[in-house]
Amino acid sequence: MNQQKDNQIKLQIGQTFPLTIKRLGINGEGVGYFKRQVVFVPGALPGEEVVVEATKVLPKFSEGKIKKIRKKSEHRIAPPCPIYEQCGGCQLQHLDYRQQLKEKRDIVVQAFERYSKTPIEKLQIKETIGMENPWGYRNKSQFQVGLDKQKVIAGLYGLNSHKLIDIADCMIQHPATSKVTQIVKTILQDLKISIYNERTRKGLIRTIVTRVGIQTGEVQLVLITGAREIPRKNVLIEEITKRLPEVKSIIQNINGQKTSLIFGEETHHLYGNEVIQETLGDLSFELSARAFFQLNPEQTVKLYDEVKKAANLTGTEKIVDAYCGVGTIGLWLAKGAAEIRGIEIIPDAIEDARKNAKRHGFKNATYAVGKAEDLLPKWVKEGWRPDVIVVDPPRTGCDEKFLQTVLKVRPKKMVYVSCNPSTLAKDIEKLSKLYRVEYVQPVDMFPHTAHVECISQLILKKGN
Ligand SMILES: C[S@@+](CC[C@H](N)C(=O)[O-])C[C@H]1O[C@@H](n2cnc3c(N)ncnc32)[C@H](O)[C@@H]1O
Repeated sequence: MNQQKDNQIKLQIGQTFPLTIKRLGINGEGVGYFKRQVVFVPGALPGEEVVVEATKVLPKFSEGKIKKIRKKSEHRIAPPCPIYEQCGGCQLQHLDYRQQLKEKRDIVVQAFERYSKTPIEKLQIKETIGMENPWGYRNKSQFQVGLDKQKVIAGLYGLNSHKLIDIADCMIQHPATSKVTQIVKTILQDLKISIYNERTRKGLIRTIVTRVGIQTGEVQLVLITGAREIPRKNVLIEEITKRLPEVKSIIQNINGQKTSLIFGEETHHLYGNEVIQETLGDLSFELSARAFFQLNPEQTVKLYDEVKKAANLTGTEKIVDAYCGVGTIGLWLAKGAAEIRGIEIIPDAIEDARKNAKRHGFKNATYAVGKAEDLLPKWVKEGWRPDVIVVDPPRTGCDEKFLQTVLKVRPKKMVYVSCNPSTLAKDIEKLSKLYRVEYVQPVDMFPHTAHVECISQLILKKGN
């Protein structure tokens, strides 16, 4: 009987129905409920009344596309980017920026409501820290290269499709990255250098990766190729450096695999320096091609200042900087701490971190290559105990073994930096038997996208 009732209310693909949008989902889509079934509608905004056509119907949720907006949100604006609708890069350009910041806070609130048993009013989720000018902020672009009627194009794959969209001037990219990509594209065309074809797995140039040190103006260009040999390599390098004097480093990375991963295992240095320089606040950093570095330097300074505030150091603390990348967070804290130990799985990043610490004369900062979940327990076993643990894990959050070690070691304080509110809320829930959440501070590292970064200060509960 119930089964029959369920079947009756089930949506059908192609069915149109009215929907009131209640909130934004984690991917920036509008979320509404049709007969108690959750429906995700890209492009719809909270408060809007829309007519939706069902495009996907699954047991736990459905997806739909907007057929008509019956009541528009007062925060809906015309997206400034001309290719916003085709390109999958941004999700929120149709929402005014002030409201984006409010909705991002709401995404964090929803994650904690879903995964944490602590009442939301006890968590103190602060207002999102935004940007004064939320455009041109990205210091790195990774554009796939393809051919469109014999013309070299470079950009991103379209929304829910495998059609490469040629992007001439991305509005969230720093102009230096766009300029380099455009000119490299022209040079590849002029020199008739072959372009990798995903289907046949033939051809050479696969991806153009460009990273700019926004403060220093130095650019690193990485050409991802499907094979090792670059015909007319010297002419190519000469053309690039003649037309783009800001390119201080050219690297080749080889990726001949059938994969969606951009980088392959083999990297060769082709021209100039192996690294570029960038500064954040009064610290300077050397960045190698494979090393993770935050993509929005202006907001990174605000993020790291918030980490410093949350760590609230006295100068005597031993600190773990887990998932440390090139060591930026630890170095931000090093002046005010007794000892910093960084952990990171990418060896090149650790090499950069060591050089960065040395250049700044921080003798109290050391770095180890390995998994945070292996090294922290090892150090604890050896008798070393941190006072503060800072974590900044990938989207998947911290490993269970790592969290269990934290609960065993019981540092007085933890600062959790997260790019995924869901895994942040889940991990904090696991830590909450010993830790109290003082506050959660969202920071907008990626305006116009659905991403939101958070810093959370966790304090060891009394009596533990
Ligand atoms: C979000 S980034 C943070 C980097 C750095 N804290 C920063 O602000 O630039 C996450 C880093 O964790 C590293 N990583 C991923 N899994 C890891 C693990 N199990 N143990 C240690 N590092 C890991 C990645 O290579 C990446 O550099």
